[in-house]
Amino acid sequence: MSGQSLLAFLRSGSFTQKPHSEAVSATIGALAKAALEVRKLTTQGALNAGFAASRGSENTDGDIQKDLDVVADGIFLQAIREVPVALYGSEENTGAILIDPAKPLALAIDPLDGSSNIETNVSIGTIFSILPVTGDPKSDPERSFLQPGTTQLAAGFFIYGPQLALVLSVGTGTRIFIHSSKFGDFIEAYDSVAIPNNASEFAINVSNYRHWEEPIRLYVDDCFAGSEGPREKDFNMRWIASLVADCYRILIRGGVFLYPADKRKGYGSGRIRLVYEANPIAFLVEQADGAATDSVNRILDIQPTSLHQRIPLVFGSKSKVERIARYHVDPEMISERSPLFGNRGLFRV
Ligand SMILES: O=P(O)(O)OC[C@H]1O[C@](O)(COP(=O)(O)O)[C@@H](O)[C@@H]1O
Ligand SMILES: [Mg+2]
Ligand SMILES: [Mg+2]
Repeated sequence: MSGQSLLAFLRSGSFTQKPHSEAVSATIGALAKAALEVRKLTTQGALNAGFAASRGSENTDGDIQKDLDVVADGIFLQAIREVPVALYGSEENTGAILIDPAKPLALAIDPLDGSSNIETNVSIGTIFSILPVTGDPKSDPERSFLQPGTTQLAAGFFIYGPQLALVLSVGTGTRIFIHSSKFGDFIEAYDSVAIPNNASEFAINVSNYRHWEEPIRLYVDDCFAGSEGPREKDFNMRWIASLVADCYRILIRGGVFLYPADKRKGYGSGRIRLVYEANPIAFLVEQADGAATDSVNRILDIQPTSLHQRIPLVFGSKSKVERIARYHVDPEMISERSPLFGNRGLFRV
């Protein structure tokens, strides 16, 4: 822990040598100010009239919009009008919004992640990805968002939890800044997050079990079987249904998150959006020694085809993410869980 402020970090040598560093720095600063405003609204909870209410309207993905989804979107859009951002691509708007074609950056954002949890007082957040503008932002505003995640200049999320924290990477490790009311700023609490490899927690919405493909079922079956199965150890399960909260836990404690494709209508590519959810999370996780895939392929290498594209997402401790990929591609993984490994199997005696 270095204890430096966010501002000091954004001005430090490890950051200023990056491309567009001044513009990226100003953008992160503006997002941090806006997050403080959103934080104020989230702390009011049900005291905030209309706050948890559903608007009855749907966003681009068919999710019911909550009042706070839309209010948060407005706060972030307003905040970045003051900084060098040309394009704003948000979960809450159909297309990319052109702000100023002369500016160098494109901001992809999930203004409020986990919003189905608002009224239950569970941690929610804001996920963002900062990309360089490509092509002509006037004639093709979406193009800048259709770059693989490897091109991200910075990525992060704010989490409105017991602590207000910013998890941030500019490509030199993953850092966590916690907002200190004493100092009136975000202060670095972890300067180099490293996801532990030996955790025994997995996070998945098991209510979808019957809709999953075989490899995911087998992986979860093996976790359920615990010390009596091929893994020969017991596992613990967590599912917060708030990507930022599940990700924060994995960054600190290790484990794995899965939102796979499933057979429900509209879930053929899972639920998580590639451009403003999976890509920034994958960037943070890789920079913290973890891995992130679409079950098999590296998320950051995937070529997006649309702003709101969904993608299956698996991320966390590297060895676990690799293991899940093997359940998809390696027939030996299936034989490994044969009855030979069961209670009375050869390998248990
Ligand atoms: O309700 P489900 O299907 O378990 O999905 C939960 C997932 O959906 C999300 O809430 C999607 O994000 P939004 O709230 O921004 O739509 C993730 O945060 C979370 O991991
Ligand atoms: Mg989300
Ligand atoms: Mg959202």
